Amino acid sequence: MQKDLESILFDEEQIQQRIQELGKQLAVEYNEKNPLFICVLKGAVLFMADLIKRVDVPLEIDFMATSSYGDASKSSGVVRILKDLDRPVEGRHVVIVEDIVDSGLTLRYLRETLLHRKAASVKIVSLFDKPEGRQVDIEPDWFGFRVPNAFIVGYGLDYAERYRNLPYVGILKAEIYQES
Ligand SMILES: O=P(O)(O)OC[C@H]1O[C@H](OP(=O)(O)OP(=O)(O)O)[C@H](O)[C@@H]1O
Ligand code: HPA
Ligand SMILES: [Mg+2]
Repeated sequence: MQKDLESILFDEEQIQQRIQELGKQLAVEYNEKNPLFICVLKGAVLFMADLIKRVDVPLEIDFMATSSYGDASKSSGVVRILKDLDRPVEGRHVVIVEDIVDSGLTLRYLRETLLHRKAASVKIVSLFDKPEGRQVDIEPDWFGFRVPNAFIVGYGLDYAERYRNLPYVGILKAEIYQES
C-alpha cells in the first residue's frame, strides 16, 4: 500500500509520542470531571484507542459515526449521523475525539449538536489539523500535528474506505483519487 503514497508525513513512533503528550495535557484538564470522550467513527478509531490509554484519569467513552466524504476526496458539504451516542450528554464534560479537522463542517455540526443537547462543556482534540482546508470558523482545542493542504491517509484516515490500517500517515498520490 505504501506505493500509493507520495510521501510519509508521520511514522508510528512520532504519532505515538505525540499522543502521549496529548494524553498528559487532557489528564490535567479533566482530572475529577469524569469526562465523556466521544470517538467520531470511523476515522478516529485508532487515535481514540491509543489516546485514552494515555489519559490517566477516570473517564467514559461513547461513539458516534458521521460521514461527509463518502468515497470522494472532497467534502460533500452535508454531514450525516450514521450512528448516534448510546447515552445522553446533558451535564457532561465532553471531549470530541477526531482524526482530522479539514473543512471544519463535521466538527461544527457535532459541537452544535452536543451543545444543543446541553453538554456542560464541549472541547475538541484532533490528531491532525489542516488549516488551509477550513470553510467554517472552528479550531480544535488540542491537536497533534498540522498537515499541508493535501489528501492524507493512514492511521484511521481513508480514501474510499482503504488505507485506514496503515500505522503511519502520508499523502496519497493524486493519480489514485483522480483515476476513479
Ligand atoms: O473537517 P471536515 O472537512 O468535515 O473533515 C473531517 C472529517 O472527515 C472525515 O470523516 P468522513 O466523513 O470521511 O468519515 P470517516 O471518518 O468514516 O472516514 C474525518 O474522519 C473527519 O471526521
Ligand atoms: O485529508 C483527508 N484524508 C482523509 N479523510 C479526510 N477527511 C477530511 N480530510 C481528509
Ligand atoms: Mg473518510
